[in-house]
Amino acid sequence: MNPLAASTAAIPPLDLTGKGGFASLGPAFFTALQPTPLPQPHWIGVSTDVADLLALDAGWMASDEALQVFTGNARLPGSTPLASVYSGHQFGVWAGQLGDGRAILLGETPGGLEVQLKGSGRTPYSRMGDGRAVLRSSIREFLCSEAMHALGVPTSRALCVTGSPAPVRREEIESAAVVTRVAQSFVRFGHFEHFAARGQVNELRLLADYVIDRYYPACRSTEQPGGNAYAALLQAVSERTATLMAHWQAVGFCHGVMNTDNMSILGLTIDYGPFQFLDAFVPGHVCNHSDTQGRYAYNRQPNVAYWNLFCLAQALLPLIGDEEQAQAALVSYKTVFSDDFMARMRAKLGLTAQRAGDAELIDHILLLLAKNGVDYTIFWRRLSHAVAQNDFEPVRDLFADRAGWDQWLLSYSELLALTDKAVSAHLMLSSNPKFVLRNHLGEQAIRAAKQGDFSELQTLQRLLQHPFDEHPGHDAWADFPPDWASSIEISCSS
Ligand SMILES: Nc1ncnc2c1ncn2[C@@H]1O[C@H](COP(=O)(O)OP(=O)(O)OP(=O)(O)O)[C@@H](O)[C@H]1O
Ligand SMILES: [Mg+2]
Repeated sequence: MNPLAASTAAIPPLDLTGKGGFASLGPAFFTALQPTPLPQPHWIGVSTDVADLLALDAGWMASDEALQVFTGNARLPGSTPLASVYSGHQFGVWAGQLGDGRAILLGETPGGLEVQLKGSGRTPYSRMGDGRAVLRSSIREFLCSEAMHALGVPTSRALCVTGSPAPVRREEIESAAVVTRVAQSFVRFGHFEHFAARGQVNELRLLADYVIDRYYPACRSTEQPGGNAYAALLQAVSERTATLMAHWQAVGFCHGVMNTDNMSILGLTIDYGPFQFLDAFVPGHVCNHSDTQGRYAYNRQPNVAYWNLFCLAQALLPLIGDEEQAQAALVSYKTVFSDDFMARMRAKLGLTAQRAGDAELIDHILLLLAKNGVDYTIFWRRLSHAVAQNDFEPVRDLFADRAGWDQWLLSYSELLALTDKAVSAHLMLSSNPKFVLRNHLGEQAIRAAKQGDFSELQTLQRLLQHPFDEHPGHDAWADFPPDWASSIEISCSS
């Protein structure tokens, strides 16, 4: 027998034997179970970047075994699949127990990455749901996770999507799909709220200690607020969340369902449902058709995140022990958000230093963009080229209110004159993406994929992987949305 062959066979293709991960918390936190198989699976999309991150062999990734594993039809050696329990506030109202109703954690790599299937069948937390995800929403989650990563926004990643002809009932009959997601942790605010609501303080402490030890070890330092590690945790989560909000607002991303069960304890973007990148800059834009009150409108996101942090603070209160300390932990949210947002906007404007007048300039341009209904992504990209080429006419063309634009350009030019043009242009072209996952682009990829044509999905994936590059010949993907784009209705149904 060839000894080499024997040793390679012993190495699992995806090593999920990581120890001390979520499964080590014990049965109060999850139910161990297997995914429910789906018939006749096929590949929809794969991210080679994430495959590399997981050190997956390209040959294995292309194999039928991988297809079966990531559809939930075959077991990986060493994996201990589980669905976790959490609760949460949905649309501002306490919703009680939720949990992974259609997500199953396969396990964790020795490097500390959790690998999770979404859409892999019912769990004890499915409530009325079928445990499935449809092809349309799975493609959106897959593409957007990777697009956000390429934009530099903290996010869960997506390794792949597989599809199956199995019918899934939504407004109409659709087909099933499974997304394989990857993150350091899928723990949500809602996990803490769950144990707090039940008065299970021991479990609450176990969870908080687990999160601190693994992800926020600096919170153990006595320098932290009042020497209270749990208050320090709250502050650290609050600041990461503030940074995430600054990213979202600057890039024009609407999440759509900012329920506390969709808020990551690591400040990652998780749960890509009815999200949308803004087309025209409409500050009050609501991307989720089910959000009739506009609770999660684009311009409300930073405040909603703050509200959600109050829910987390409430949940951590039994551990923090003192209401004042809990409140103090949230104080830095506003300055972290606004400092980070301003820094991002300055970079979008090519301003390399902080100067008096920045804030006014930024407020003013956002007001003009809103008044003129200017396309958000196109504006920033054109402005970047305008600075590079010293020709602002193509930007001016975007505004009905030419006088308003001219006036703004005057003040902008004064600040720009203080910087090196080449440096500004470079900064702008690497801060203002040419390509974002607009709704209509996702829709086109989905329509083609439903017909078995994955070329559009692959093109889009390639462009979104390098959103700051020019990609000659692909200007159509960076163009204004077609008229029909505004009629796309994305709801919670997924
Ligand atoms: N089809 C379904 N079957 C079972 N449970 C579901 C289904 N759709 C949603 N849920 C559950 O309803 C709750 C809220 O759903 P939400 O849309 O926020 O999450 P999700 O998209 O399913 O998953 P995630 O947050 O993990 O990305 C969660 O507990 C979720 O597991
Ligand atoms: Mg969710």
